[in-house]
Amino acid sequence: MQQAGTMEISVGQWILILVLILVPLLYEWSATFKYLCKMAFYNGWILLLAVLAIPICAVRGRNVENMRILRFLLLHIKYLYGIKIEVRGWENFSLKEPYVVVSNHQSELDLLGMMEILPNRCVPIAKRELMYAGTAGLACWLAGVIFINRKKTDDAISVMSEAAQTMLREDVRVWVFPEGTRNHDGSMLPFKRGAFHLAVQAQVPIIPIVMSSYKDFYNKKERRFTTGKCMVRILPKVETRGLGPDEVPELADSVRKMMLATFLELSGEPSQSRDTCSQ
Ligand SMILES: CCCCCCCCCCCCCCC(=O)SCCNC(=O)CCNC(=O)[C@H](O)C(C)(C)COP(=O)(O)OP(=O)(O)OC[C@H]1O[C@@H](n2cnc3c(N)ncnc32)[C@H](O)[C@@H]1OP(=O)(O)O
Ligand SMILES: CCCCCCCC/C=C\CCCCCCCC(=O)OC[C@@H](O)COP(=O)(O)O
Repeated sequence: MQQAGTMEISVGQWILILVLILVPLLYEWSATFKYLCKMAFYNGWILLLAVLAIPICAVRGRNVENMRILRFLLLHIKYLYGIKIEVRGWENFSLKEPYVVVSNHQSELDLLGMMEILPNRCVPIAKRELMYAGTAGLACWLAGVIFINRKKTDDAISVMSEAAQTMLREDVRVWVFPEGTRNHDGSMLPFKRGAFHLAVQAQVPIIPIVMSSYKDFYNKKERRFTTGKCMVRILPKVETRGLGPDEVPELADSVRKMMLATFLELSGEPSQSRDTCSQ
């Protein structure tokens, strides 16, 4: 029986106390644990923000204008992680017409740079799996994100051809990661050609975007994630008017060359090194 004036602590409470002591200690001592916590919070926070976004976006239904709401809700995340984003080349976004944005893809952190500069009425092309990422998937769907099935090339191509018509009909811009997957190795993968076919089919310009390497503050393999700075460059538009499907490979190669040179320059790498592409 509990005596007056004494207080018994249950097993559950002991566990809670231990967790409250151990977690901050581990967080300080182990870079890996810190990395895992930061990434878990990143995803969890986005899933939670999406809960907020869904009812607001649902008022309009599936609509590209909802992308502004997602952008607004996500813009503060860089402050939570102490990531400074420096953007140059805003003037290159001053086009009234639709265009295709192509950018390098290093990690899910690209979302921060993307939201920093996302133009109005601009939707990303995303892998279909993202649609099933719980609340984030639904928020993306409501914001008009274009989902493609990477396992079915024909399906992906027909979705992108449809996107070419939508861009012109509904004055929409499309953001594509032409590497087609995240690339953690501090370079740029060979480009897939979908984005360039899209621009040529719609006869709209391409605006290349380059985000500098995250190597100083983020490395997935080393499980390192600290504060840091990312530079984002919006490059001048590349015209596609008059080009046909036969010119797509050359177009893709020349845009990649330009982006890789900018990436290496921004990331402080020697310009002739680190091209993993054998084109
Ligand atoms: C609070 C809010 C919470 C929410 C927060 C979240 C919001 C933001 C979401 C951000 C999402 C970001 C997600 C990023 C991704 O998911 S990246 C992965 C998906 N994207 C891509 O894959 C795009 C790049 N891929 C391509 O362009 C590919 O070419 C693709 C069209 C997908 C086809 O790929 P694949 O099957 O691998 O085939 P190939 O690339 O080898 O192509 C085969 C041949 O077809 C030709 N081709 C390609 N596209 C077309 C086309 N549109 N028309 C005609 N022909 C086409 C291609 O050139 C190949 O032929 P050749 O070899 O050139 O002869
Ligand atoms: C109930 C289900 C809960 C599922 C939880 C899923 C957790 C997802 C949580 C939040 C989503 C965060 C959105 C981040 C957007 C960044 C998208 C991204 O970077 O996708 C990767 C894709 O470009 C390429 O994929 P791969 O590198 O080929 O792979």
